[in-house]
Amino acid sequence: MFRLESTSGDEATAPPLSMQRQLKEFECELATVRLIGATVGLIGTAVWRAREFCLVCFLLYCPYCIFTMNHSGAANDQRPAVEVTKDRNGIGQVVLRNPRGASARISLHGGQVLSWRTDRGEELLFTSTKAIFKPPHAVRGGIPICFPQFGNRGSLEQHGFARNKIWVIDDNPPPLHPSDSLGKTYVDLLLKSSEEDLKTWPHSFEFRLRVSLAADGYLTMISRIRNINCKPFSFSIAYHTYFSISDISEVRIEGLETLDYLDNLCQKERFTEQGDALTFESEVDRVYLNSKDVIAIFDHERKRTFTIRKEGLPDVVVWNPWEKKSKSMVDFGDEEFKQMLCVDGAAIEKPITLKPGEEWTGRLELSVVPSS
Ligand SMILES: O=P(O)(O)OC[C@H]1O[C@@H](O)[C@H](O)[C@@H](O)[C@@H]1O
Repeated sequence: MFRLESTSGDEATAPPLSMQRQLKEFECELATVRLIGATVGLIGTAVWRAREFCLVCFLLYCPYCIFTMNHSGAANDQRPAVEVTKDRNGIGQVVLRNPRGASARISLHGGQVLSWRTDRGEELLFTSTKAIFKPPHAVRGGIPICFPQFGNRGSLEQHGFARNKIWVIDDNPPPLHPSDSLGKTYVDLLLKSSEEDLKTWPHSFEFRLRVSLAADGYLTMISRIRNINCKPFSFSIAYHTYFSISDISEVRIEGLETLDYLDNLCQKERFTEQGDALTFESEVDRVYLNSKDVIAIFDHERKRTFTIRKEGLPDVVVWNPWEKKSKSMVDFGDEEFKQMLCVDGAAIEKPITLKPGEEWTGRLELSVVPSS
């Protein structure tokens, strides 16, 4: 404590100089102490507030994390929506992820979709455990693209060459309708005829493929094929989709009733489908003609239904190799015919003809819903 001491009555009203100095020094010290006190106080308050803020954030964020972890495999998933990687053979792959955690993986080999998963991580496409991942073999599974020929209906290799070629990512494709991009994760691929292709199929083309994954997990494939030559050409196309199913004896297809089909097991003879829905008890290899644009595959055991919506693709291929043929395929397990069913949106019976400069567009949309 500072005490004011006086030596005389006069001096009491006018403090001596030394005292005035002391007073000034005291005031200075007091100001410094106040300043330090205020600074410490401010820092303390800031730290306290920050602690409170962190606590509030933590309390709000925790339930959010738990909620999103339960409803989406993508919680805290910082991976990009479109990721370009390489497979073990050095071939480019594109992984698409939607915000809820559904995904699709597309190989540049064949422009082939190899995987399509729900937001719960369930794989919806079949791939054989014996699949060969080395080009030029197309992988046994996923969605190989048959182009420009389907099967052996022409002079080219089985199902055409597109599934065996290395496609490129098309960074600057001609625009599609905005609804094909909005809210979707997608990649554009391109295949052009090579010198080698021109020897067997002398037609210059550009095949643009967009594969997209919507917010609801729908997988869409849009093909645009353009004739960039000076003479017309014709082609066939099929999205050879290997659906993953619980058991072939537990599934049925609806939407093909009463349609005519060409039976590949009877020299492509034409028959008419009689049953209400298509079920399976032996090998099936058919091309259904002029089908509706929506067909469904019901999987009773797995309690889910695939829906196939298509545009520009009048035909539907249905294929299951069953027991005997399975054993003859090197890249397919003997019993795997039970877990797969190929149902392809296709244009086969009437090949598509493009004049010079013309472009054809075909679209396939796949979705899956739980069913009873
Ligand atoms: O063994 P690949 O060439 O992939 O073809 C598989 C099957 O594909 C189907 O679409 C054909 O109709 C079948 O005849 C063929 O066996």
